[in-house]
Amino acid sequence: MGEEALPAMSPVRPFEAAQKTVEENSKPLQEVQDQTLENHSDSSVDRPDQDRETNPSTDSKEMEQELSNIIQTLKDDDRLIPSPILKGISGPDLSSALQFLGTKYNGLMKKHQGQIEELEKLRDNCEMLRNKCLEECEPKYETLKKKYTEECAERKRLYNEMIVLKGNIRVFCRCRPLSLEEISKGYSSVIEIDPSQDTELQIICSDYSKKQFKFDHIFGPKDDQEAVFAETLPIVKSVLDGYNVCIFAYGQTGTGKTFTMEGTTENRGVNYRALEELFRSSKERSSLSRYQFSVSMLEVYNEKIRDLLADNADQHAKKLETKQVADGTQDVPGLVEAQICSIDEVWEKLKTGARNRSVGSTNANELSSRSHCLVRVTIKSENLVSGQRSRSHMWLVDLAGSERAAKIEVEGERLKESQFINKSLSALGDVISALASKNPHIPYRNSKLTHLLQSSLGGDCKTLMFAQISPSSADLGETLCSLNFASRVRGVEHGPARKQSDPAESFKLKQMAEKLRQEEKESARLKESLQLMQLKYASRENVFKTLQEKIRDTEQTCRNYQQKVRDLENQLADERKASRDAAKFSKPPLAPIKQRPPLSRITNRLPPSGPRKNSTAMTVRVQDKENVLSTCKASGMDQTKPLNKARRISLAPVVRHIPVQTKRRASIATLPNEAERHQALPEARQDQISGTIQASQLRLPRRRSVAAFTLFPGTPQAAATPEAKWKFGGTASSSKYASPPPHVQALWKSKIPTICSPRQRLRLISSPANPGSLNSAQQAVSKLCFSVQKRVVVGSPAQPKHAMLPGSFIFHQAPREKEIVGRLGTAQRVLCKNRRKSVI
Ligand SMILES: Nc1ncnc2c1ncn2[C@@H]1O[C@H](COP(=O)(O)OP(=O)(O)OP(=O)(O)O)[C@@H](O)[C@H]1O
Repeated sequence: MGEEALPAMSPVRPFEAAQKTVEENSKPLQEVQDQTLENHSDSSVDRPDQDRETNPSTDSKEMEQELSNIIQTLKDDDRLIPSPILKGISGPDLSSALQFLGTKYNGLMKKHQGQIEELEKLRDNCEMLRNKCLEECEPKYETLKKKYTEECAERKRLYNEMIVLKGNIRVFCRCRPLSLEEISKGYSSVIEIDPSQDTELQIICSDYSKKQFKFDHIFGPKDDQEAVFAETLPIVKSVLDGYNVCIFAYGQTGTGKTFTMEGTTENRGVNYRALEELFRSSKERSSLSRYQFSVSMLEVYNEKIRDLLADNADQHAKKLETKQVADGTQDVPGLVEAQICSIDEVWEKLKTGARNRSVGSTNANELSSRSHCLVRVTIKSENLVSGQRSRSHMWLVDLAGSERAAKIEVEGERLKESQFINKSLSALGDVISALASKNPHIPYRNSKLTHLLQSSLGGDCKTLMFAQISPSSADLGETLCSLNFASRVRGVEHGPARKQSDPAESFKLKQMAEKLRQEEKESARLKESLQLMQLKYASRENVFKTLQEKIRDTEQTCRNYQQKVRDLENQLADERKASRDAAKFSKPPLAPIKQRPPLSRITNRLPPSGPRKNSTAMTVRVQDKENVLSTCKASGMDQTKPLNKARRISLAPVVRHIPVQTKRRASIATLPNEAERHQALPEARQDQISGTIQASQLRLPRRRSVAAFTLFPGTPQAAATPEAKWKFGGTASSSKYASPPPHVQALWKSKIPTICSPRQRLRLISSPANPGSLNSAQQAVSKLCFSVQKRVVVGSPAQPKHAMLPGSFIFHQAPREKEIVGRLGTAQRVLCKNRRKSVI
């Protein structure tokens, strides 16, 4: 602002508060201004008037002084008056100017604040709109992105299909122009190319005949590098899709192999253009995929691999070999792999490698390539959408010249080089021939070159060959050789190309597959053992079922026996009752036996039906038996012999006889008392019985008398059980009272543990066929005794539970024997008592 622009200055009171403002730097200018104006109105306007009235001259001076001080302070402080023009204003003009500026500043500030507010509003609106757009467009964007991804995949697929249809191995033929030297020498062109037919080529042979060759594309002398690369591009792009690619130039020396592959600075070759295209395409696809490029450069010279990117110092120390790595592909461990991020870096690397390459002068080419030069570009890609990773190689090969050694007239080192070159080219031809004839063995290892290119010459890669030819008539022979070779290569039918995966990924997948295989094995093993266990379980289940059935059968059998025992017990209880009744109404002894009439005559009451009838019959028989015994005794017969007689006396009649005693006093009275019975028995037997009784009486508690007959000799149980043997001593078996006949005993013994039907046993005993069979009375006695024995042995419902083994239904032997002995004693006592009574 200029000094002249300032408005007319009016005398104002000094800014007393300005000094304070200087101190309070943090206060805004507006506040300072307001404060200044306030002070001006309060003190500088009112008070001075009053002061002026009182002492005008003194006040004026003081005020001037004060004003000058303030102005000086303001001038000194650059923050308050930054403008040098304002600083130049002196006196009251300065304060007016400041006031004017302050007002203007405030206006501007207000305006500025308004603008800021408007901008804020606009910004909010923008934000709102943006959010709205995002909300609306986000799904659309996602859909479009998805569609784009799908379209890309489809493009890749179609693109690949197109390449496959064109052929995974493609052969282009390129003919260079005649060089000036050749023209000067008068050589003519032997190549005829029809511009309308870019796949056919005719060679004019020396006899003026024409030979036709067909290739995927023919480039004439006029076709430039760009045209060549335009046809190469589709195969180059396949690398980005994850396919292995090999591009090589084949031909005799000086036909333009290096020119096609490397080119010159003005005419870049396939190598440069291919890498340029890779970088360009990777940038295009950067939203979908991320790529990483690295480049290696090597040469095969005299069947040795040389790293062209390594330092010269390292060259000799290194011995590079082709080796198969984990993923099954070929690699050269120790080969320099330079990461590249731009085409400039690539060009630098290519130049470095080219400088290190082995060249030599031949008469065919001044700087002839004496080795195969290979550039390997490794592309690692990661699909950002699907996360899929892949690694692929692109080989760019400039082969050494294929001319015959004789033609170029070399010798010494050059000759050796040529031999190695031809050998490796021959190996390349063999590999291609083997591929063409679908030979199962492909001789990749016959040369370093084919071994290196193994992964890129098989059926799962895309190969492009440039067959470089010279148009000169001087090179006709070599040209025909090259064209024949190229035709052979073109005949190779490859299978569909396969996408190359990242080795790390492949390794991971292999590991997973291996793990899966192991788990499957483990699962199969477990399944087998499970089946085995199931079989075992099934067989055990069968065994268990069989056992359960057996247990059920056994239980049923047991229940049957128990029922029978209960029946017998009831029967016995009836008999006991009858016995007691008989004992109650016992009569005095009858007359002597000789004076007694037959029992049937004196009986005034018929026995009850069933058992009673038997009892009666039995009584008679017993009488007979007693008589027989007496008769035997009287006649002095050996009483130890007849076993049946002893039984008749000692056992059966007692119980069965008692119920009818009341009706047949005479016959009952003839029963021998204890002493008589003892007399009737052999002494040894008497001792045994009395001893047994005494022992049982002494040792065992009183029991029911029902079982007292169990151990009487002659009964099956008594003879067979160990109890009997114990009671009757070791001679029991030989005693006439001790045991039944041996055959019966054997039969009992075999049946004792599982007592079969009592009827059967009885039938056995009383069988007529049995020489020792009993008479009817004996049978009745035996039946009764055996019933009782069986009840005792088998058990009855009244048996204590502890007498049985739990769950097995097998009786415990010891309590059973004790009970038997106890019952024996009791029975004997009852017998004796009843007999005494009856005698009395
Ligand atoms: N298509 C072309 N257009 C123009 N000049 C070419 C063409 N092809 C080759 N030449 C020239 O021919 C000469 C020999 O080419 P180049 O060195 O590439 O042959 P080469 O096959 O690589 O030989 P060598 O096998 O001995 O290395 C070079 O000077 C090159 O510029």
